[in-house]
Amino acid sequence: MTALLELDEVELAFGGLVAIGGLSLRVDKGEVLAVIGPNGAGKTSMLNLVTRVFNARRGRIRFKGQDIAQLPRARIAHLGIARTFQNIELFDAATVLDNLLLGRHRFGSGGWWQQVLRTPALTRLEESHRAKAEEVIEFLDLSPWRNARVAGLPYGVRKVVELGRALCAEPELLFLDEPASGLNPEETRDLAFWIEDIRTELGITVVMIEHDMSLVSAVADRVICMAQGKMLAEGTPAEVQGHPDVIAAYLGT
Ligand SMILES: Nc1ncnc2c1ncn2[C@@H]1O[C@H](COP(=O)(O)OP(=O)(O)OP(=O)(O)O)[C@@H](O)[C@H]1O
Repeated sequence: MTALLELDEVELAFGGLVAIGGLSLRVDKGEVLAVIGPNGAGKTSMLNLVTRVFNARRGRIRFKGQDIAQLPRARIAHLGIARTFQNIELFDAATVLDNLLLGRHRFGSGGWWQQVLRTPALTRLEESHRAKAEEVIEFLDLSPWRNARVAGLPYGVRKVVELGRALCAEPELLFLDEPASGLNPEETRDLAFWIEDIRTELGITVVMIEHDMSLVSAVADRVICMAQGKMLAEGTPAEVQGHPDVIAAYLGT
């Protein structure tokens, strides 16, 4: 297996609070990795470290062998890393299609001169953005909502739109932060199929922070359990779920 992402002895602190202490992990190309753990374990902080929302106090973060721990945040999408958020972050006043097109920003929107002159190159670029957005609409069954404003959509559909925006960025590595939270069982089952298709059809590696063990068991190849900023256990969904330290962490003992 080739490592796509590697964290090596990474540490993150907020003042005196050590949110992540000496965490090492690797994400292999082509896998679906689930990260579980009780509230406050440091799961979202780990994702925010990789996407450069937070600065690591110590340690190395490598993506495809390149150290990214000091890169500007804006460079992360360009490298091929995309994410969704625990609390959906979309432009409510814009349509589904326009939100998806925002996911294309890493591929550019032409220079100002192209915008003024409406050059053929700009037209081709806009057409390619539109084609990818339409492909994602098709892939995620979003066509009934293509031109609807996001503000009026049911919660479950908004979550799918956010997933769609991340896919429009054509990432190699996709982080999903609690993708099943707030979804009903049917929506969660659909999500499981999409995650499987994202891996097999689109060839995207997925890291999913999730509490819903039915989803984790359905899609994850490997599970990591974090607690108090450290890795507690690693293995298959069944192994990790049955691990005595994991059970103790969830029971707070
Ligand atoms: N911006 C911040 N400022 C200060 N402390 C923070 C910040 N973000 C997270 N923390 C703290 O870091 C620790 C880890 O939080 P984090 O959100 O990463 O946990 P989590 O495992 O994602 O939890 P949950 O499952 O509840 O989302 C917690 O103690 C949290 O209060």
